[in-house]
Amino acid sequence: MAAIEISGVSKRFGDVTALQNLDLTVEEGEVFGFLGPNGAGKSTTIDILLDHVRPTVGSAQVFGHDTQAASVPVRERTGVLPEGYGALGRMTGRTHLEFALQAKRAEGDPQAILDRVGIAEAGDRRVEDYSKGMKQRLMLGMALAGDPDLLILDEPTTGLDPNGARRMRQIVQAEADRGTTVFFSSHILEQVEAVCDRVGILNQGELVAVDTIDGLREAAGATGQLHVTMSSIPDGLVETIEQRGGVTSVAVEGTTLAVGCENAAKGAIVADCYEAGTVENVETSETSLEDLFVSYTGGEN
Ligand SMILES: Nc1ncnc2c1ncn2[C@@H]1O[C@H](COP(=O)(O)OP(=O)(O)OP(=O)(O)O)[C@@H](O)[C@H]1O
Repeated sequence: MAAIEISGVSKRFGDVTALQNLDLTVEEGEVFGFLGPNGAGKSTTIDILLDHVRPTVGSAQVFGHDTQAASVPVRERTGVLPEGYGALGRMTGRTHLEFALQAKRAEGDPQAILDRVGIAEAGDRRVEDYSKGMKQRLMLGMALAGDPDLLILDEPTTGLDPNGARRMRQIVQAEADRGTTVFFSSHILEQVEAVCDRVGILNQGELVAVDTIDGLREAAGATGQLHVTMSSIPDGLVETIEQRGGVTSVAVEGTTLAVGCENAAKGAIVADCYEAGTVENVETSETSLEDLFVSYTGGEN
């Protein structure tokens, strides 16, 4: 059974179309990155999954439960880290976690959660005195309370220092390892690339791509770069490489060949170089997720 199944969802707020005929399936156990420019409709999608917002048309299911007709079982199996700090009150961090556990009707040790999210010493302080990063860590802890089967993280690294961002990644990885489905919206593309199995890119309310990151590279015809440094560049090698399929450019920089090409072509090009002369170094790089994001969303904003 899919963890998330969104079928034909459109959402209009007055004149604004936030989502347009969205179909999306996230399988159980997947770490799915949900990307898109500001205003693309990511938070609206998450709000629909949690029945905070109802679609104008279409429907959504979480673990087979309709999000409108069965919002209680959906929420019982879902841990949410929402955008912003509106979910926080004035009590201590520990009390927030106790309430989060109660809401999930789950056993659990608030101190263990405080330790896990890196605010072990702050449990008895009032949350209104927390820094932004501490609030974000606490909200992650609240999302983890009760070991949810689906973790929805809306911009989870907001306010986190590099240690906090790393801890977030490690927690996502650990949750994925225990079989949790993670639905992760973020603008920090390195984070997404590091943890996600697949990504979906939303643009102006429409899903413009869904695939693995490698799949997106292929579909976009994205090319990578290969740099081969040799003791000297043998005659005829540039021409040989230029004639290979999947090669878009070959430049000579000193004794280094810089080749723009598809990933699939790289092995043959390196073999050409080894056959023609003495190879001293090979470096390869791929189109970044940021470049893909820009190519799928137009990059005008
Ligand atoms: N309650 C609302 N009333 C009116 N318009 C809304 C409401 N909620 C969202 N919108 C509009 O719907 C569109 C999608 O907003 P949404 O918050 O889902 O985008 P987002 O992808 O989460 O953006 P961001 O990356 O900036 O958080 C925007 O044009 C927004 O102004």
